[in-house]
Amino acid sequence: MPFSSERYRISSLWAEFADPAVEKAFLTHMQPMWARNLRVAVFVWAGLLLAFGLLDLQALGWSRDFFILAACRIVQSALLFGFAWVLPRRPHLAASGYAVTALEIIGFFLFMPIYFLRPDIATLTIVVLGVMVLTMMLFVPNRLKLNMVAATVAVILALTCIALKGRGAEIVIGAAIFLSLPVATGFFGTQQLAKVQRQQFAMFNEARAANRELRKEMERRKLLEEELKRQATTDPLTGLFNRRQYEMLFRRERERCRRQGTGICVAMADLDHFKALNDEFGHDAGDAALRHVAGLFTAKLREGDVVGRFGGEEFIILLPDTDAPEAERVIERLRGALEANPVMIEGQPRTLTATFSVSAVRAGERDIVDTLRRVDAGLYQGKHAGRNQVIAV
Ligand SMILES: Nc1nc2c(ncn2[C@@H]2O[C@H](COP(=O)(O)OP(=O)(O)OP(=O)(O)O)[C@@H](O)[C@H]2O)c(=O)[nH]1
Repeated sequence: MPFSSERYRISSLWAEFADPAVEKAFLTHMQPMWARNLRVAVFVWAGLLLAFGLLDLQALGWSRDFFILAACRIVQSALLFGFAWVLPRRPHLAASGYAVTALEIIGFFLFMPIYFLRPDIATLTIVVLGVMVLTMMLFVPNRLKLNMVAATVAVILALTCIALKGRGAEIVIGAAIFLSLPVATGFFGTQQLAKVQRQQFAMFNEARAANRELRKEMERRKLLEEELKRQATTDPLTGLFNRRQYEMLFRRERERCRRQGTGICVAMADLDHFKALNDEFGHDAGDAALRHVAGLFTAKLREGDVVGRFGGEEFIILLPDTDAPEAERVIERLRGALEANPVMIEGQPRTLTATFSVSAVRAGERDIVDTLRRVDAGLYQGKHAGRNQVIAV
């Protein structure tokens, strides 16, 4: 299956990733599974070696030749058991492939005496070697290149032994042709397997990367959504609730206070002579003053109170669970706090004052507009009465 990314290109001959870093990642990924499979293969291999020793005994009896062959088998089995013991501790040996290739080559060397000591089964020996090569290539997890090295050594050793044994060139060529069959089958089988394994790895990685991207995109959208929500509900300059959100909050808090039988008050604050400040110091200084007021109001009020910007230099304050006298005290305290905390403009403290109007929400008033009409009238009254004061209406 072709992959979109060049990163996962697999070389057609040796069936390895063209990018060494990807190949390394693949080997690391396969390491645990290969280590487990290799361990099973090694145990089977060692077991079979010992079991075949019984056939030697049957054919040779307790002879010198039998002991030579048995010694070879025991040495090889010991090496294999040792490797099986080491493998769980060093699983990278399975992925790199060099250790297992070395073991295979040692195995083929130790197999050599059989060509000389069991001439009675010379043909069978070649067939067994063919089967060994094929099973080694297909069932012992290894990289194709290294598999081919081990298989080539096996064939060369076998042909050398046959030649040394004095068989004719015809026999040697026949054996070579016969052995090339399992080698070729093993090569193409392993090649296909290696490609499929790598394609699966690439698909797995691409799916994982796509998932990661998707998760990132979802997070980005969530943040965007939150930002949009925030922008829709708050005033960008001060971060306070905007008018629309405020009306919704008013309805919710009003209903809650009604159910709990507590009072709820609404106040408005209108900065005094704000136009003069804007005109004298500029719009940016005016914005800084608005932010200063917003921060101060938020800091000075209780957590349950809600401050909003009503527009321009007007603020609105919702005081849930508060009756009218208490609200008046709170707003008076706020007025004093504003006066006592000047805003810094061009490095100079500049006192800000505001006119406030506060009123308890009345039983029939379901909408904030009804209450605000009264509060607004109070503001007007306060401005005319000289500003910087609280009017309770
Ligand atoms: N910097 C700044 N100025 C604003 C903003 N919104 C409204 N204003 C200004 O606030 C000023 C309000 O002026 P007025 O309504 O005349 O009120 P005032 O000067 O405070 O006078 P009084 O309320 O009668 O004391 C205007 O100059 C507006 O341009 C804003 O977001 N930033």
